[in-house]
Amino acid sequence: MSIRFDKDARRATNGPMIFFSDPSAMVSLSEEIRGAIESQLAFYAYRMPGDLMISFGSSEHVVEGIGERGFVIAPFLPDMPILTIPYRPAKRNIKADGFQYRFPSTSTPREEHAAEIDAIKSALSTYGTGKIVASRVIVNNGRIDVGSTFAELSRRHPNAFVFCFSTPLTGCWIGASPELLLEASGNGVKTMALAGTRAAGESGEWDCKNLEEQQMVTDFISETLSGNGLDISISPLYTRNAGKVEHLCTDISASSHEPMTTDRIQSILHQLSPTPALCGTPRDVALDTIRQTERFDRGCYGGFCGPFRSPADFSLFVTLRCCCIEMERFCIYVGGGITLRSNTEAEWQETEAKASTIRDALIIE
Ligand SMILES: C=C(O[C@@H]1C=C(C(=O)O)C=C[C@H]1O)C(=O)O
Repeated sequence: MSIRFDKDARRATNGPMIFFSDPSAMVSLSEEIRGAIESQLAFYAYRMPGDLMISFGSSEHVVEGIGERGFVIAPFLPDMPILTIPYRPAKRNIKADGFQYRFPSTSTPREEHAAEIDAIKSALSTYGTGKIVASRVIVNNGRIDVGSTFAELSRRHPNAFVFCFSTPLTGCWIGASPELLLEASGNGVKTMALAGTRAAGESGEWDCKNLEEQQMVTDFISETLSGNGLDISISPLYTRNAGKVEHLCTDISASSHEPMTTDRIQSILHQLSPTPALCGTPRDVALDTIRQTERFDRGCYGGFCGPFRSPADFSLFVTLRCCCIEMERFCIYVGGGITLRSNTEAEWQETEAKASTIRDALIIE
């Protein structure tokens, strides 16, 4: 499959190259991505939910932290550095210290996933409540056509944040995220508590397990934002489609009397990510359990990524429904919230359905 973009594709002087999905277009995103891979440049491409425009940029440099205009990438673990692929040529380059992402060697066996669920339940039984996200990896051989896969994800998931990024530190990731982590415009921010999963279009009420699980995410996000002096407002609970599955969701908006500074945003993000939608609550118990039971590195899965222009203008999404790509193989990451009410077989099926978001869109060369 080839993608054609607007012949007026342009590189802004201090921003990404923009492609429009116009059939008369002449420039191929695939070629840009291939060029960046061949030249060993860091690069990103993203398409905002509901949009037709694709932003692409590449850079020789990757800088540490949030603040500079660019594409932000944060790994799952909150103690790992956040990176930015800057829009403008950077003067410095981050050192590889602190990054040891290792591509998983094999898929998680089913018994290992079941054993993680048991370990989580026993960790949670001490509290009588809480949730922890068990994830697994699906490793496959094959050379992915990154540009065509990006176009296919965009076509299949018009309301998702479609992303692809690559740096020497993180490797190359691609996916279609249904989950906003934090978006700012002016002194206001928006986020969502997205959790609880069932097959898309299922009729009837949501069950107790899913409702409780989603409520834990809403509570955590609301408390985190309120604790940072923001006035929050929470939408009614609704069902949100994400391909073959649907989730429970509440939209949360928050405003601040004080201006949003980079330091303040950095601190909020550090407290927010990973939320219980990807990690769990209590968060320290969840992180410990995940570290002890998962025998692979989550890398960027469960972290966040997206464009950052200023502390009052950015859109960051949870990095999920994604895979990490190497030259001849790829690894899909997928997970689900485990509570004391979880059923092991149902949790496996849920991860299979979530994996289809990315699996069905992959175009192998
Ligand atoms: C963990 C994933 O998804 C998250 C977990 C969900 C759940 O447990 O029901 C639902 C949406 C996401 O917040 C994933 O897709 O890998």
